[in-house]
Formats: sequence, C-alpha cells, structure tokens
Amino acid sequence: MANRNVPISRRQLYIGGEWREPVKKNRIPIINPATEEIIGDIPAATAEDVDIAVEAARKAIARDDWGSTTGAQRAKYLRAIAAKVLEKKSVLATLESLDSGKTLFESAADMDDVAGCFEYYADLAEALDSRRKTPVNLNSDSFKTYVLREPLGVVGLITPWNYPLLMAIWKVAPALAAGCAAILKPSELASVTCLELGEICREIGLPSGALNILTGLGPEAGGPLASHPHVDKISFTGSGPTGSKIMTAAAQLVKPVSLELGGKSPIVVFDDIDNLDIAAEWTLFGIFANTGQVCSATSRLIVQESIASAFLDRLLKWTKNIKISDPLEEDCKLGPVVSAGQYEKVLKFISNAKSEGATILYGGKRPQHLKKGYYVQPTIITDVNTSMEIWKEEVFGPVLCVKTFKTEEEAIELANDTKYGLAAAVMSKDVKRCERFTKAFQTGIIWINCSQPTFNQLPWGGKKRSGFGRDLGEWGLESFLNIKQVTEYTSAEPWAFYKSPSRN
Ligand SMILES: NC(=O)C1=CN([C@@H]2O[C@H](COP(=O)(O)OP(=O)(O)OC[C@H]3O[C@@H](n4cnc5c(N)ncnc54)[C@H](O)[C@@H]3O)[C@@H](O)[C@H]2O)C=CC1
Ligand SMILES: C[N+](C)(C)CCCC(=O)O
Ligand code: NA
Repeated sequence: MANRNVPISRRQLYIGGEWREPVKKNRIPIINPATEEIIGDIPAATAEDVDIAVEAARKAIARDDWGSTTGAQRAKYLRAIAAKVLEKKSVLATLESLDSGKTLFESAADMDDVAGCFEYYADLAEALDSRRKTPVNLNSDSFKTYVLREPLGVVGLITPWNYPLLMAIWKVAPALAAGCAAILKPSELASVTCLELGEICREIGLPSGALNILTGLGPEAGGPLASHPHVDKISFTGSGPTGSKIMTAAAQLVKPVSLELGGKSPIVVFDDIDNLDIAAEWTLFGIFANTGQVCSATSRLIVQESIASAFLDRLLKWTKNIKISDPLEEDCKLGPVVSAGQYEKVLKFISNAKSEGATILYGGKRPQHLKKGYYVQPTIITDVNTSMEIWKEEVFGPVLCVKTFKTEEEAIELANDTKYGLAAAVMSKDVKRCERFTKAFQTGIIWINCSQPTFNQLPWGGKKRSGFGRDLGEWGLESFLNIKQVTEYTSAEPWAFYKSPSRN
C-alpha cells in the first residue's frame, strides 16, 4: 500500500499570488472516503474573499507582467507548471486518492493528464501569437480590416469532485493560455490537489493574480463568483441543478456561461462483435472506472437480444474479478464513492430500482469485507423499463442498467431516450452501422468500439440537458477568447453621406 502518511498541508486561499486567510476564517473538514476520517481542513471562502480575488485578477490583467504577455511567454509558465506537476506526481496522486477515494492508479494517470493538458495548451498559446491578428480582405479601397483574438478577461471556473485536479485544469490551462485571469472554485468535497496547484504557481513564479484559488461551499463561494459584475464568464462542470442556478445568476448580467452537466450515456452492443470479452471490458470500464463517478459514464447498456444472456454472463465474470479495496492498495480497481451523501444517494437509486420492479443481477450493497468507508459493490441491474428512475436519472456511482433490443431502429430509439446528450458508444464491426449511429446519437461525444478514451485535442461537451460549450481542443481555448473586429477607413476622400455645409 502506498504511504497514507503523506502530509496534507494546511493551506489558505490562494489570492494575488499569496496564501490568504478567508475573511470570515471558516474552514471545512477534509474527509477520506475510504476511512471516513477527518484528515485535515480547507479554507472556506465567502463573498468577501470573492471580491478580493476578482480585484486581484483584474489587477493582473491591467499589469504588463500578465496583461501584456505574448502566448509564447504564457506557454513558458504553463510548461513550468506541467514540469512541477510531474515532479510532484507521486505526492499529488496520493493526495488525490486520500481526498476523493479514487484508486491510486487512476490518480496517477490523472496527474499525467494534468501535465499533458498544460503542455497541450502551452503549444496552443504559442500558436495563438500568429493567429492573434487575422486580416480580413474586403476587396475595398476604402477600408482595412482585421480580427483580433484577445483574452476574454476575468473568468470564474467552478469545478466538481470526480476528477478534482483534472477537471479544474481542463479550464485553468486554456484560460491561462488565452491570457485571462482566472478564479478557480473547486468542489468542497475534494479541493486538496487544487490548493497544491496554488503552491506550484507560487513556486514557478506565475504572475500574481493570474490564477486565484478559492475553496469553499457552492452557494457561499461559487454563488458570488457566478453573480459578480466583474467576472466576464463562468465555465462550470457539475450537476444539472447547480448548472441551472449558475446560468440563472449569470443571466442577470448577461454573463456568458459554459456548462458541462453530466449524463446518462448509452453503450449499444450488437451481436456481430467478434470478441465478447473485449466488449465486456469496455462496458465495465465505461461504468466502473472512477467508481462510476464520471459525467460521460456509459451507464445504460443496450444489448442485442440474441447475445444478451451470453454477454451478461461474460460481464458478470469480469465484474466479479474487480478488486475493491482501499484506493491506495496495489491493484485496487474500485474505491469508495466520494462522500457519505453520495453513498446514500447511490444506495437509494438501487433500492428505488428494486421497488420499481427491476432485478439486481449483481452487487447492490456494501462489499462485506469493507466495514468502513463509502464503498458500493459494482452493480448490474436488469428487467429495467424506460419509465424507471434508474433508466432516466444520473446515478454517478458504479451502477449499470441493462435493456435489450431486437432491431437497429429500436436501439437508436432507446439510446436517445434521455434528457441528456453528453456521450454515446456503439460496439459493432459493421462500419456502415457505426456511421448510422454516429449520425443518430444526439450527443457531443461518440465512441465506436470503446468507451471513455479522452484526448486533449478533441472537444468535450454535450447537448440537450448535458449543457453547452466545449472544453479541450482548440474549442476550449476559443471559449476564453474575445473576438474583436477592427475596421479602419483608409480613403482620403470624404464619406459624403451628408451634404457638406461648406458647399452651401
Ligand atoms: N457532470 C459532472 O461531472 C458531475 C455531476 N455531479 C452530479 O451532481 C450530484 C451532486 O454533486 P455535487 O458535488 O453537489 O455537485 P454540484 O454540481 O453541486 O457541484 C459542482 C460545483 O459547483 C459548486 N456549486 C454548488 N452550488 C453552487 C451554487 N449555487 N453556485 C455556484 N456554485 C455552486 C460546488 O461547490 C462545486 O464546486 C452528484 O451526485 C452527481 O450526480 C457531480 C459532480 C460532477
Ligand atoms: C473521460 N474521463 C474519464 C477522462 C474524464 C471524464 C470527465 C468528466 O467526468 O467530466
Ligand atoms: Na474528501
């Protein structure tokens, strides 16, 4: 087992390049979901601290050392942060696991992805210098025009607990690459690694105020950020109800928002697949990775009737083989869910499914060998109908529900039978069929013969109630840029719209 005695530093808010005690001095306990123990505390920001952080961000933009940087200069900061993340990878990964319950293997992979995301946006920041000013030819002798890509300004980044540092970095890296000044508000359930990012920024000498980190409760710290008149945009990842509140607050000031709100994504498995084991493993990975706490989790298995029983049989064999343990143990593949609240919520979804008439084919309980911690067995639910809660609502836990289909049309209808539209997967060796599904799925992300692989270069986001806007790729950068057109009259001739008074 990895060292659980990695010290958790007692941090303050990171504002204007310094550690600063919250004005009201409140703190929130850090709970390790594997042991239910309090292992430290984080500062709790309120509206007063938000005001101070917004002021620090505005100053950073007004100062040359941040506001007048080139993309190439900002790329140097991003690369320095990436290098520090890799240098501290083992400590950061352990902290992520202690705080969120994520398996150490996944935490370590997240830290690689965090560094990779900073490096990717460093490249894009450099490339931005040549794209900063784009001439637009009007075929006119009288006008010279161009378009500028400029930083949007002060941006608020409100992020969830399922990938505590990675989800923050999907927004922090492009915001800094663009030249914005950012205020990050991570989830109160898992903020430790985001505070460590503050220390990294201090160590590499990121200009003060370019990134500010405010930990705290949603309504107390996130709310004032969303409604702050000097915050130019909010980029949010989290639950639908909170996304809706943030959009409502932002709407009062016509503040743009970008919302990434999770889903109830389908994985459709056809009987023409060559290898049941390969499909079974992707199905497992799609719902049990990160203990199912993934916005894009493929939580609805839609399997062709002709192979349903063979496929479920194989799925069960793979599921029984998953090691459930303390996330720091070697080879752990399923840790606890993040909090007591999430644990209760997941178990309630399972008991509601049972009382609505579904069958718990596997799991559904706390694993017997674990007496403490917020553990839930990997769970597979069958005999599901489309009016059941388990078919419709996002569980955000290790719970897969299963329906069978006969025809392709039926599969498409079932796949799109959801208010969400984040991701969808299809498993089939028929290329034409995969193309038909790619067109038919009402989502922003399509996986063919896999589920969940994610790349920095590709846009990430959904439609319908999964939200709008895109993280990652060039789209993630555009989301933090203001597009400014410049039109210059270059003719020596008068405009001659009005009759000139001099000729009267
Ligand atoms: N789509 C996704 O990636 C995620 C979905 N969820 C879903 O949401 C459920 C609830 O989890 P929560 O942690 O409560 O998610 P949440 O959506 O409430 O929290 C996400 C972030 O929003 C902040 N927040 C909460 N209320 C706010 C407000 N009024 N104004 C501004 N910011 C606010 C939180 O502090 C956190 O930083 C989960 O059970 C899960 O089903 C949770 C996390 C991530
Ligand atoms: C695809 N994955 C698992 C790397 C990240 C999913 C991000 C999310 O839950 O929002
Ligand atoms: Na925690």
